[in-house]
Amino acid sequence: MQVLTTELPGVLIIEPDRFGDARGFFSESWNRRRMAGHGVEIDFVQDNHSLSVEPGTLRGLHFQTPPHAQAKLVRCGRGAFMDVVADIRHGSPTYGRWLGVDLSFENGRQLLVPEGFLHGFVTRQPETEIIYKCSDYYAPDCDAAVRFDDPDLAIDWGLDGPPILSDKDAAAPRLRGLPAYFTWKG
Ligand SMILES: Cc1cn([C@H]2C[C@H](O)[C@@H](COP(=O)(O)OP(=O)(O)O[C@H]3O[C@@H](C)C(=O)[C@@H](O)[C@H]3O)O2)c(=O)[nH]c1=O
Repeated sequence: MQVLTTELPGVLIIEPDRFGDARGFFSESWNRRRMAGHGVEIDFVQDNHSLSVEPGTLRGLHFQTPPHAQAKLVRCGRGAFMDVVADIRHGSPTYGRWLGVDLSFENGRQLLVPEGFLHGFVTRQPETEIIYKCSDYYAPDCDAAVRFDDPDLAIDWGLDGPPILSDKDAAAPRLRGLPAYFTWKG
């Protein structure tokens, strides 16, 4: 397993080993003890799985506010998508910066999204499945979003045309104007 740091402190790219044989492959998609050895000690409590039928489907940018903030460990079950995180930890040296990482069934990569980050993705292939672990339960009262095309974030989603969005995401507010839910702790 490879654990790669990124330019956003706390965001990690994880490349689990795949053991291939005549049947296909085997891979450990989460190993708490091994990740603790890389400084990641998270008690995940909920696993989510979603299917996006059309390429160009965009979900995000989402987060849950405290006291139900979530860290997430994201991977692709089928197809391919670009996973995006954006730092909204006030006082962070990388506040407002975003990162996009290609996750696919083929590359088997995972992205660790810490608390204090917006999260979203855009699918690149039809019938794309995303599977992710969450460190807190779904809390509808704490469910929050920022518009995917917020000019202050200026995320390059690599889209040719308008994405397919939920009504909720199409109406999401800009980052500026939101309370400072998260502060950088160094
Ligand atoms: C997120 C979530 C949704 N739901 C329900 C609420 C709603 O009826 C339906 C669809 O919800 P949404 O439209 O919010 O689903 P979706 O747009 O896929 O939301 C997800 O997007 C990605 C980017 C994330 O990071 C996730 O944390 C989550 O916010 O599922 C749950 O029951 N549990 C959950 O944990």
